Amino acid sequence: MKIAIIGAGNLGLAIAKGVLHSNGATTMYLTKRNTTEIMDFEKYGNVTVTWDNREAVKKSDILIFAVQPGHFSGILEDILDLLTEKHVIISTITGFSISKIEEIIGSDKYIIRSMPNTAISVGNSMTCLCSNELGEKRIDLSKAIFNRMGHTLEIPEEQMQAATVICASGIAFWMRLIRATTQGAIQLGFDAKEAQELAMHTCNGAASLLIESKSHPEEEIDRVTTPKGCTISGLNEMEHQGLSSSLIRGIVTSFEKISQIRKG
Ligand SMILES: NC(=O)C1=CN([C@@H]2O[C@H](COP(=O)(O)OP(=O)(O)OC[C@H]3O[C@@H](n4cnc5c(N)ncnc54)[C@H](OP(=O)(O)O)[C@@H]3O)[C@@H](O)[C@H]2O)C=CC1
Ligand SMILES: O=C(O)[C@@H]1CCC=N1
Repeated sequence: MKIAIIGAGNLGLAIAKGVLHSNGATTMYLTKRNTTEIMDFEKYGNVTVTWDNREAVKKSDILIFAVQPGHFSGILEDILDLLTEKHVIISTITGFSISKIEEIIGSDKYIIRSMPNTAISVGNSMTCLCSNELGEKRIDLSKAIFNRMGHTLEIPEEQMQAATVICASGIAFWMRLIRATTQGAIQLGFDAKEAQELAMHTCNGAASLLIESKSHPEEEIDRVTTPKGCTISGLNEMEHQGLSSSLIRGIVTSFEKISQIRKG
Protein backbone atom coordinates (compact mmCIF):
# COMPACT_ATOMS: atom_id res chain seq x y z
CA MET A 1 0.00 0.00 0.00
CA LYS A 2 1.49 3.35 -1.07
CA ILE A 3 -0.13 6.04 1.07
CA ALA A 4 0.18 9.84 0.92
CA ILE A 5 -1.12 12.00 3.74
CA ILE A 6 -1.63 15.48 2.33
CA GLY A 7 -1.68 17.84 5.30
CA ALA A 8 0.38 16.32 8.10
CA GLY A 9 -1.10 18.38 10.93
CA ASN A 10 -2.95 17.15 14.01
CA LEU A 11 -5.17 14.62 12.28
CA GLY A 12 -2.76 13.82 9.44
CA LEU A 13 0.03 12.91 11.87
CA ALA A 14 -2.38 10.88 14.02
CA ILE A 15 -3.24 8.87 10.89
CA ALA A 16 0.47 8.56 10.05
CA LYS A 17 1.19 7.14 13.52
CA GLY A 18 -1.73 4.72 13.17
CA VAL A 19 -0.47 3.54 9.79
CA LEU A 20 3.04 3.07 11.18
CA HIS A 21 1.80 1.16 14.27
CA SER A 22 -0.25 -1.16 12.09
CA ASN A 23 2.48 -1.62 9.47
CA GLY A 24 -0.19 -0.45 7.05
CA ALA A 25 1.98 1.00 4.28
CA THR A 26 4.87 -0.03 2.09
CA THR A 27 5.63 3.64 1.48
CA MET A 28 4.14 6.74 3.08
CA TYR A 29 4.46 10.38 2.00
CA LEU A 30 3.70 13.10 4.56
CA THR A 31 3.19 16.60 3.20
CA LYS A 32 2.86 20.09 4.66
CA ARG A 33 4.27 23.46 3.62
CA ASN A 34 6.57 23.82 6.61
CA THR A 35 8.14 20.38 7.09
CA THR A 36 10.76 21.22 9.72
CA GLU A 37 8.89 19.94 12.75
CA ILE A 38 7.95 16.59 11.19
CA MET A 39 11.28 15.63 9.58
CA ASP A 40 11.72 13.09 12.43
CA PHE A 41 9.24 10.82 10.66
CA GLU A 42 11.91 10.07 8.07
CA LYS A 43 13.59 7.87 10.71
CA TYR A 44 11.05 5.31 9.54
CA GLY A 45 12.70 4.04 6.36
CA ASN A 46 9.47 3.93 4.36
CA VAL A 47 8.41 7.53 5.15
CA THR A 48 9.17 10.58 2.98
CA VAL A 49 8.42 14.06 4.32
CA THR A 50 7.96 16.78 1.71
CA TRP A 51 6.20 20.07 0.92
CA ASP A 52 5.61 18.76 -2.62
CA ASN A 53 2.06 17.43 -2.90
CA ARG A 54 2.55 16.61 -6.59
CA GLU A 55 5.49 14.30 -5.86
CA ALA A 56 3.47 12.58 -3.10
CA VAL A 57 0.52 12.05 -5.44
CA LYS A 58 2.70 10.64 -8.25
CA LYS A 59 4.37 8.14 -5.90
CA SER A 60 1.24 6.98 -4.04
CA ASP A 61 -2.03 5.13 -4.65
CA ILE A 62 -4.05 6.04 -1.55
CA LEU A 63 -4.31 9.80 -1.04
CA ILE A 64 -5.56 10.85 2.39
CA PHE A 65 -6.35 14.57 2.59
CA ALA A 66 -6.21 16.15 6.07
CA VAL A 67 -5.91 19.88 5.40
CA GLN A 68 -8.20 22.58 6.74
CA PRO A 69 -11.41 23.05 4.72
CA GLY A 70 -10.29 26.41 3.24
CA HIS A 71 -7.16 24.84 1.71
CA PHE A 72 -8.72 21.77 0.13
CA SER A 73 -10.02 23.16 -3.21
CA GLY A 74 -6.71 24.78 -4.13
CA ILE A 75 -4.75 21.61 -3.36
CA LEU A 76 -7.12 19.46 -5.42
CA GLU A 77 -6.82 21.87 -8.37
CA ASP A 78 -3.06 21.72 -8.08
CA ILE A 79 -2.82 17.92 -8.28
CA LEU A 80 -5.79 17.32 -10.58
CA ASP A 81 -3.76 16.56 -13.74
CA LEU A 82 -1.84 13.82 -11.88
CA LEU A 83 -4.87 11.80 -10.79
CA THR A 84 -5.19 8.43 -12.50
CA GLU A 85 -7.35 5.35 -12.07
CA LYS A 86 -4.84 3.92 -9.54
CA HIS A 87 -5.70 6.66 -7.03
CA VAL A 88 -8.20 6.38 -4.20
CA ILE A 89 -8.97 9.86 -2.87
CA ILE A 90 -9.86 9.80 0.82
CA SER A 91 -11.01 13.10 2.31
CA THR A 92 -11.20 13.74 6.05
CA ILE A 93 -12.23 17.35 5.50
CA THR A 94 -15.12 18.56 7.65
CA GLY A 95 -18.16 19.85 5.78
CA PHE A 96 -16.70 19.31 2.30
CA SER A 97 -19.25 17.28 0.32
CA ILE A 98 -18.51 14.61 -2.25
CA SER A 99 -20.33 16.66 -4.91
CA LYS A 100 -18.02 19.60 -4.18
CA ILE A 101 -14.99 17.30 -4.60
CA GLU A 102 -16.46 15.95 -7.84
CA GLU A 103 -16.97 19.50 -9.14
CA ILE A 104 -13.19 19.96 -8.90
CA ILE A 105 -11.77 16.55 -9.89
CA GLY A 106 -14.71 14.92 -11.69
CA SER A 107 -16.97 12.00 -10.80
CA ASP A 108 -14.74 9.51 -12.66
CA LYS A 109 -12.46 9.14 -9.60
CA TYR A 110 -12.65 6.86 -6.59
CA ILE A 111 -13.71 9.29 -3.87
CA ILE A 112 -14.16 8.31 -0.23
CA ARG A 113 -15.24 10.67 2.55
CA SER A 114 -13.99 9.52 5.93
CA MET A 115 -14.34 10.82 9.45
CA PRO A 116 -11.70 9.33 11.76
CA ASN A 117 -10.61 10.74 15.10
CA THR A 118 -7.22 11.32 16.70
CA ALA A 119 -7.38 7.97 18.54
CA ILE A 120 -6.36 6.57 15.16
CA SER A 121 -2.78 7.22 16.33
CA VAL A 122 -3.17 4.39 18.87
CA GLY A 123 -5.22 2.14 16.58
CA ASN A 124 -8.56 2.92 18.23
CA SER A 125 -10.44 5.36 15.99
CA MET A 126 -14.16 5.23 15.33
CA THR A 127 -14.14 6.04 11.61
CA CYS A 128 -17.27 6.67 9.50
CA LEU A 129 -17.06 6.32 5.73
CA CYS A 130 -19.08 6.99 2.59
CA SER A 131 -18.21 7.24 -1.10
CA ASN A 132 -19.22 8.55 -4.51
CA GLU A 133 -20.76 6.10 -6.96
CA LEU A 134 -17.45 4.92 -8.43
CA GLY A 135 -15.85 4.91 -4.97
CA GLU A 136 -18.22 2.10 -3.92
CA LYS A 137 -15.71 -0.15 -5.69
CA ARG A 138 -13.03 0.96 -3.21
CA ILE A 139 -15.12 1.21 -0.03
CA ASP A 140 -14.06 -2.27 1.15
CA LEU A 141 -10.41 -1.40 0.61
CA SER A 142 -10.91 1.85 2.52
CA LYS A 143 -12.68 0.03 5.36
CA ALA A 144 -9.79 -2.44 5.49
CA ILE A 145 -7.30 0.43 5.81
CA PHE A 146 -9.22 2.07 8.68
CA ASN A 147 -10.14 -1.24 10.35
CA ARG A 148 -6.44 -1.78 10.98
CA MET A 149 -6.60 1.41 13.07
CA GLY A 150 -9.88 0.94 14.92
CA HIS A 151 -13.53 0.41 14.06
CA THR A 152 -15.42 1.54 10.93
CA LEU A 153 -19.03 2.19 9.98
CA GLU A 154 -20.29 2.93 6.46
CA ILE A 155 -22.96 5.63 6.61
CA PRO A 156 -24.98 7.75 4.14
CA GLU A 157 -23.25 11.03 3.34
CA GLU A 158 -26.15 13.00 4.95
CA GLN A 159 -24.99 11.64 8.33
CA MET A 160 -21.35 12.72 7.92
CA GLN A 161 -21.91 16.06 9.69
CA ALA A 162 -23.38 14.29 12.71
CA ALA A 163 -20.60 11.67 12.66
CA THR A 164 -18.03 14.48 12.73
CA VAL A 165 -19.45 15.78 15.99
CA ILE A 166 -19.97 12.43 17.70
CA CYS A 167 -16.76 10.70 16.60
CA ALA A 168 -14.18 13.38 15.79
CA SER A 169 -15.16 16.22 18.15
CA GLY A 170 -16.24 13.46 20.53
CA ILE A 171 -12.63 12.86 21.52
CA ALA A 172 -12.50 16.39 22.98
CA PHE A 173 -15.84 15.95 24.74
CA TRP A 174 -14.74 12.69 26.41
CA MET A 175 -11.39 14.22 27.33
CA ARG A 176 -13.16 17.02 29.17
CA LEU A 177 -15.33 14.50 31.04
CA ILE A 178 -12.25 12.51 32.02
CA ARG A 179 -10.50 15.71 33.10
CA ALA A 180 -13.47 16.83 35.22
CA THR A 181 -13.59 13.39 36.86
CA THR A 182 -9.86 13.70 37.55
CA GLN A 183 -10.40 17.10 39.20
CA GLY A 184 -13.10 15.55 41.38
CA ALA A 185 -10.75 12.72 42.37
CA ILE A 186 -8.04 15.23 43.31
CA GLN A 187 -10.52 17.08 45.51
CA LEU A 188 -11.28 13.76 47.22
CA GLY A 189 -7.61 13.24 48.02
CA PHE A 190 -5.85 11.44 45.16
CA ASP A 191 -2.74 12.96 43.69
CA ALA A 192 -3.04 14.19 40.11
CA LYS A 193 -1.39 11.19 38.48
CA GLU A 194 -3.42 8.62 40.39
CA ALA A 195 -6.59 10.65 39.85
CA GLN A 196 -6.16 10.56 36.07
CA GLU A 197 -5.32 6.84 36.19
CA LEU A 198 -8.57 6.15 38.04
CA ALA A 199 -10.60 8.36 35.70
CA MET A 200 -9.30 7.06 32.38
CA HIS A 201 -9.33 3.36 33.27
CA THR A 202 -12.85 3.65 34.67
CA CYS A 203 -13.93 5.37 31.44
CA ASN A 204 -12.26 2.60 29.43
CA GLY A 205 -14.04 -0.02 31.57
CA ALA A 206 -17.44 1.62 31.02
CA ALA A 207 -16.97 1.64 27.23
CA SER A 208 -15.67 -1.96 27.27
CA LEU A 209 -18.75 -3.11 29.22
CA LEU A 210 -21.02 -1.76 26.49
CA ILE A 211 -18.88 -2.99 23.61
CA GLU A 212 -18.38 -6.50 24.96
CA SER A 213 -21.70 -7.19 26.67
CA LYS A 214 -23.72 -5.19 24.07
CA SER A 215 -25.87 -3.92 26.93
CA HIS A 216 -27.63 -0.53 27.26
CA PRO A 217 -26.01 2.17 29.43
CA GLU A 218 -29.07 2.33 31.70
CA GLU A 219 -28.82 -1.44 32.40
CA GLU A 220 -25.22 -0.93 33.51
CA ILE A 221 -26.22 2.11 35.57
CA ASP A 222 -28.92 0.01 37.30
CA ARG A 223 -26.21 -2.49 38.29
CA VAL A 224 -24.16 0.24 39.99
CA THR A 225 -26.85 2.29 41.71
CA THR A 226 -27.43 0.58 45.04
CA PRO A 227 -30.81 1.72 46.50
CA LYS A 228 -30.31 4.71 48.81
CA GLY A 229 -26.62 4.50 47.87
CA CYS A 230 -24.00 7.05 46.95
CA THR A 231 -24.09 6.51 43.15
CA ILE A 232 -27.72 7.46 42.63
CA SER A 233 -27.29 10.48 44.91
CA GLY A 234 -24.36 11.73 42.84
CA LEU A 235 -25.95 10.87 39.50
CA ASN A 236 -29.22 12.62 40.32
CA GLU A 237 -27.33 15.73 41.46
CA MET A 238 -25.39 15.73 38.14
CA GLU A 239 -28.68 15.55 36.26
CA HIS A 240 -30.23 18.34 38.38
CA GLN A 241 -27.21 20.40 37.27
CA GLY A 242 -27.91 19.50 33.64
CA LEU A 243 -25.24 16.91 32.77
CA SER A 244 -27.12 15.11 29.96
CA SER A 245 -28.77 18.32 28.80
CA SER A 246 -25.49 20.22 28.51
CA LEU A 247 -23.87 17.37 26.58
CA ILE A 248 -26.76 17.20 24.12
CA ARG A 249 -26.79 20.98 23.70
CA GLY A 250 -23.03 21.00 23.07
CA ILE A 251 -23.38 18.27 20.47
CA VAL A 252 -26.14 20.18 18.66
CA THR A 253 -24.11 23.43 18.78
CA SER A 254 -21.10 21.68 17.20
CA PHE A 255 -23.39 20.20 14.54
CA GLU A 256 -24.80 23.63 13.68
CA LYS A 257 -21.29 25.11 13.47
CA ILE A 258 -20.39 22.65 10.69
CA SER A 259 -23.18 24.11 8.54
CA GLN A 260 -21.43 27.50 8.85
CA ILE A 261 -18.07 25.90 7.93
CA ARG A 262 -19.75 24.35 4.86
CA LYS A 263 -20.94 27.77 3.72
CA GLY A 264 -17.32 28.92 3.94
N1 LIG B 1 -8.16 17.38 14.30
C1 LIG B 1 -9.08 16.41 14.32
O1 LIG B 1 -9.26 15.71 15.32
C2 LIG B 1 -9.91 16.15 13.10
C3 LIG B 1 -9.83 16.94 11.97
N2 LIG B 1 -10.59 16.66 10.88
C4 LIG B 1 -10.42 17.44 9.67
O2 LIG B 1 -9.08 17.25 9.23
C5 LIG B 1 -8.59 18.43 8.64
C6 LIG B 1 -7.30 18.84 9.32
O3 LIG B 1 -7.58 19.21 10.65
P1 LIG B 1 -6.40 19.41 11.69
O4 LIG B 1 -5.44 18.28 11.56
O5 LIG B 1 -7.03 19.67 12.98
O6 LIG B 1 -5.73 20.74 11.13
P2 LIG B 1 -4.20 21.17 11.19
O7 LIG B 1 -4.17 22.63 10.92
O8 LIG B 1 -3.54 20.65 12.42
O9 LIG B 1 -3.54 20.39 9.95
C7 LIG B 1 -3.62 20.81 8.64
C8 LIG B 1 -2.25 20.69 8.03
O10 LIG B 1 -2.33 21.00 6.65
C9 LIG B 1 -1.08 21.56 6.29
N3 LIG B 1 -1.23 22.29 5.03
C10 LIG B 1 -1.76 23.51 4.81
N4 LIG B 1 -1.67 23.82 3.49
C11 LIG B 1 -1.09 22.75 2.89
C12 LIG B 1 -0.72 22.47 1.54
N5 LIG B 1 -0.91 23.35 0.55
N6 LIG B 1 -0.16 21.26 1.27
C13 LIG B 1 0.06 20.37 2.25
N7 LIG B 1 -0.25 20.59 3.55
C14 LIG B 1 -0.81 21.77 3.85
C15 LIG B 1 -0.70 22.46 7.46
O11 LIG B 1 0.71 22.59 7.61
P3 LIG B 1 1.51 23.81 6.92
O12 LIG B 1 0.84 25.06 7.34
O13 LIG B 1 2.93 23.65 7.37
O14 LIG B 1 1.37 23.56 5.45
C16 LIG B 1 -1.24 21.65 8.65
O15 LIG B 1 -0.21 20.90 9.27
C17 LIG B 1 -9.69 19.48 8.75
O16 LIG B 1 -10.37 19.55 7.52
C18 LIG B 1 -10.57 18.94 9.86
O17 LIG B 1 -11.90 19.32 9.67
C19 LIG B 1 -11.45 15.60 10.85
C20 LIG B 1 -11.56 14.79 11.94
C21 LIG B 1 -10.83 15.01 13.16
O1 LIG C 1 -12.98 21.04 15.25
C1 LIG C 1 -13.03 20.78 14.04
O2 LIG C 1 -13.59 21.57 13.25
C2 LIG C 1 -12.43 19.50 13.49
C3 LIG C 1 -13.49 18.58 12.96
C4 LIG C 1 -13.73 17.56 14.01
C5 LIG C 1 -12.54 17.66 14.86
N1 LIG C 1 -11.84 18.72 14.55
